[in-house]
Amino acid sequence: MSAVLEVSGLTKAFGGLKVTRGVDLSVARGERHLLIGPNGAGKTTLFNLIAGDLRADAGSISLLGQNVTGLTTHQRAQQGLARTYQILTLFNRDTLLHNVMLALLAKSRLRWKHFGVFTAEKALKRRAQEVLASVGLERKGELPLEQTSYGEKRRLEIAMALAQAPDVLLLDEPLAGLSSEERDTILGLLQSIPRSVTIVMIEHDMEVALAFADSVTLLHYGEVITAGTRQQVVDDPRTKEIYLGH
Ligand SMILES: Nc1ncnc2c1ncn2[C@@H]1O[C@H](COP(=O)(O)OP(=O)(O)OP(=O)(O)O)[C@@H](O)[C@H]1O
Repeated sequence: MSAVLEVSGLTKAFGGLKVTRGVDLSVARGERHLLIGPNGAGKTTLFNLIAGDLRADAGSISLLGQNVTGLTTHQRAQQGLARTYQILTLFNRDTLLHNVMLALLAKSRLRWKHFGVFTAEKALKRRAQEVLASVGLERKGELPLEQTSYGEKRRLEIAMALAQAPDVLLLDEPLAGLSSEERDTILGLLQSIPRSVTIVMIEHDMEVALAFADSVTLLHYGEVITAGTRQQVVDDPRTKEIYLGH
């Protein structure tokens, strides 16, 4: 399998604090790759570097064989990278449907430019309804976002990322703060994502995360301590020492 995401020698410091130290990461097409590490290990920073929200001090990132290190977040998204952002950035009093329409519009304004205003709105609405239906929220489209549960918002975040038809999807703790029932729903949703989408996930719930992952990278103080198949990393004594049992 060829790597769809390749990170090489990535380095980042905030002032004197080195939070990413020569990180290498290679993720093959269709793989479910889990990123673990204690609090402050640099997992979210690594996501920010990969997505383009932060600039690396050194190293490179390639996506589908293209070097994207110098590209903006938006350009990387157009090259096939998606990540979930906190839904809080959306409009809380507005309906779910309208929020999804706005997000679709923001992501691909050009695509809708060819349509007349009326046709564009109809097409956008149809696409937004499909997005909602893909996560079982089709009946909630007319509800204001503020009246939906936390679990429903998380589902919506994932659906909106998937609506961009990404090649690589970055998920930052998709199960955090959910009830066990909501966890099952999200996990079912994640498991239903086709293998044409490669997933890199940060998750602290090891039981669930390990059931989902094919391969794992363990970070500690910004450095890769061990990486490999799920079994290799779980069996590595450094994983127990640094992470498991914490
Ligand atoms: N913008 C910033 N400016 C300064 N320091 C930062 C910044 N962002 C992160 N850090 C620091 O970088 C280190 C790594 O943080 P990061 O959030 O990437 O870790 P993490 O592994 O995602 O942690 P957690 O599991 O707690 O989310 C921490 O020490 C954090 O305080």
